[in-house]
Amino acid sequence: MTQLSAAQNGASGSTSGPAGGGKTLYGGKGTRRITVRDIAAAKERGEKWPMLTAYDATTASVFDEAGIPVMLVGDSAGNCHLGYETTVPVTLDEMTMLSAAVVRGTSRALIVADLPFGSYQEGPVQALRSATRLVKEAGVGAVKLEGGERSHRQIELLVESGIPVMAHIGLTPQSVNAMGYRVQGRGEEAAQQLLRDAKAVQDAGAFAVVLELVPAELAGEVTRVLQIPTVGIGAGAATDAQVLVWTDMLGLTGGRVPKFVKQYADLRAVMRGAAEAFAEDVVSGTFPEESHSVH
Ligand SMILES: Nc1nc(=O)c2c([nH]1)NC[C@@H]1CN(c3ccc(C(=O)N[C@@H](CCC(=O)O)C(=O)O)cc3)CN21
Ligand SMILES: CC(C)C(=O)C(=O)O
Ligand SMILES: [Mg+2]
Repeated sequence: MTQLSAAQNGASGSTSGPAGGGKTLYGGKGTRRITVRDIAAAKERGEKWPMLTAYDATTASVFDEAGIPVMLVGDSAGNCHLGYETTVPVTLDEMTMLSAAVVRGTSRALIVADLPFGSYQEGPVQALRSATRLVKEAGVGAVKLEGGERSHRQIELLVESGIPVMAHIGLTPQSVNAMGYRVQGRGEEAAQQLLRDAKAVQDAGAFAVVLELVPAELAGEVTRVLQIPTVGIGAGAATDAQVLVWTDMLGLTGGRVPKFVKQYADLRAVMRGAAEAFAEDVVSGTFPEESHSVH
């Protein structure tokens, strides 16, 4: 096992004490790998925390330097990194390769990898086989899977087997062909179902749960009722944590982005401008200069 994956599994270094050796998940100065126990402690302190997706080592290393405590190797890599239309075609081989790169690029963040569509729906044994690959081959510290009550047996077996699980309820994009991309939990019946899903994943042993595209008031109610942290995306301000897809947040995603996205930079314009400047320099003979040449 590499040093990195050993640390990711909590097999080396101290696993007690404050998060990453610091006092808080974000802004803590420590360098050891954050664990799911640090995440639980943050909820007890009432501390909010950020999560970003990452799909490659270079980007992940930037977010690690920024102090982002949890990174998700999301199957949004399908549409944000690999050029598919949706997350549905993403394979476990692809997730394993991308997750290994993100683990190699980081030293402090807890790395969570999405189990892709088709890698856990057959049942708990398939889920365990798939999650084991992400833990052993990529070195991630936790996995995420979609579904509430419908996935509780998978969550139970993974947790029993020593693999921390982040659940994901509300809008579950792997089911786009059945449910579309619509707000979930609107109306009394749907709200009760979301609450049942939230309790089911907590009872099954999940260490946190993503709430995607659910009304802010309902996300607040789930957050108050649960002992485990909620991670919101399009779920209002009351959740314990917030997650965004990194290419959306930095203005790199081509085409439409969901309305819950806040854009913190326009990397697409920066990269396009730089590529055009390079091209013009080459065409005009301005690059390379003497200083870029060897003799
Ligand atoms: N680039 C990107 N960002 C994401 O946040 C994201 C992905 N891809 N891929 C995986 C899932 C899919 N997600 C999605 C996809 C579409 C909508 C969407 O169309 N939302 C509508 C609102 C729909 C409604 O009001 O019912 C929107 O306009 O935001 C939302 C989340 C979130 N995830
Ligand atoms: C949107 C987040 C929660 C996700 O599942 C992904 O990026 O794949
Ligand atoms: Mg996902």
